[in-house]
Amino acid sequence: MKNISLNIDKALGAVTKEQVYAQEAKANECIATLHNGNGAGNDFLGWLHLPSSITDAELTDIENTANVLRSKCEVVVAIGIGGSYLGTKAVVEALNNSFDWLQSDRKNPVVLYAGQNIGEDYLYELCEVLKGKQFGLINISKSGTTTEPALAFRMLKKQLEDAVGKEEAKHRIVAITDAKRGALRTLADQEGYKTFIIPDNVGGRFSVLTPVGLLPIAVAGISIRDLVAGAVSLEKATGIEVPFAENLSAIYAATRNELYKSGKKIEILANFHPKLHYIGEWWKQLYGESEGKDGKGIFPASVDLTTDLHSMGQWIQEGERIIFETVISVEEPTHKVIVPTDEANLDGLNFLAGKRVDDVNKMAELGTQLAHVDGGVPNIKITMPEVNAYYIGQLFYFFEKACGISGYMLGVNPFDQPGVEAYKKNMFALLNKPGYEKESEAIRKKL
Ligand SMILES: O=P(O)(O)OC[C@H]1O[C@H](O)[C@H](O)[C@@H](O)[C@@H]1O
Repeated sequence: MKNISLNIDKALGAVTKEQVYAQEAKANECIATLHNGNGAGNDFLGWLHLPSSITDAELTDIENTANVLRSKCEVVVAIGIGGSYLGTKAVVEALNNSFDWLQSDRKNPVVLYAGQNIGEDYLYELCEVLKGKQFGLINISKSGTTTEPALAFRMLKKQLEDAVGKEEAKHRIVAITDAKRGALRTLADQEGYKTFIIPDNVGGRFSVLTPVGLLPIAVAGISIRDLVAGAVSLEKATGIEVPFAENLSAIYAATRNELYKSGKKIEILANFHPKLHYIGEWWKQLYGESEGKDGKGIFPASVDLTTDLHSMGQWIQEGERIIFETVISVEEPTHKVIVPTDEANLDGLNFLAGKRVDDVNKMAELGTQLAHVDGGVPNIKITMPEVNAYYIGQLFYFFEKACGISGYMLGVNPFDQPGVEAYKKNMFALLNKPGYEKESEAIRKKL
């Protein structure tokens, strides 16, 4: 098996290699703080050795539960938001057929999502589409109290019970939540659902390799063993004993922090492989919630290329020079498509005939990198040999480890997210939630 790799050569210019490598001692200190568990947020370090500590029995339990849902359901709705949703969606979108819902000879249930928004039309249309279908629910919430998924579950649970009866519904609902706390724990225990636990010391955005991600990913028919194996290999490759120069996560963390200090306030994660769109969404939560605090932090953005070169390309090339780009480059696509010859050649594309579509894409990628670097956008490149579960597992752990190191280098607690509560407090006050009387009164004065 190959490994994902990192190349910072084209990021050098705004910062020098010496500047990045001068961060070696600091990075090593941050790695030691993570491994010794003596830094800020040290009660949320469960992700650090998570891949290597997942047991065969745990994977089998998840696979068996997935198989029950797979045998009973055409559609499984994964209910969750943030870290309880993005990792699953990233893997399923990357590995499923791009036109999955149109495939007639299906081997796997369709995985749909709910509770990741409060869109009334979204919920209406979801409930409509589920009518007459055999469906199941995986309700995922670390805290067990998040409004969006709770609201969606309330509706979908009722619909499922009305369709198949309360008893059968119990066999089609799985809850993934805290071991003891939260409304979802109480509900699951009372109803007698099969449950999986999200460890206390694993925060939502680091939870993709717990049952939070593993169960719905297994339901989609994707090998969770390969995903975990990939993560295990990167856990080893970024371990405390690995020298700085060989530790991808440390180099990435040091480079992005040096770029930040040089005035590059926005990092754009780019892909040239449309199926990686949600890897970008997952990454944005990981870095946004981990670093955006205390008035600091790189703003994580993402683009799909070449698609967005026709919309955001102008800004990236010539807008304010406060950005750098991190490109996820896929070495080898899964399929081969050759550009055909056309006798009339009215589109003038015969010069491409006989080439693979990926040859064109790769030259677009290289041309973009050179243009952006020329335009003052430093470029970090992460290469994935191919898009499969193993390399996605590597990518997840690579980014998680780098995020922990990077947050400590920045001087923040990378494992909390106090700012997320502000909107919730206002929303509850505006909705007159019991217990929010004072806040309701105060907020009305601002309207
Ligand atoms: O899994 P839950 O507890 O429902 O949380 C879901 C998400 O929402 C919260 O507000 C946090 O900001 C996220 O870090 C979390 O992933």
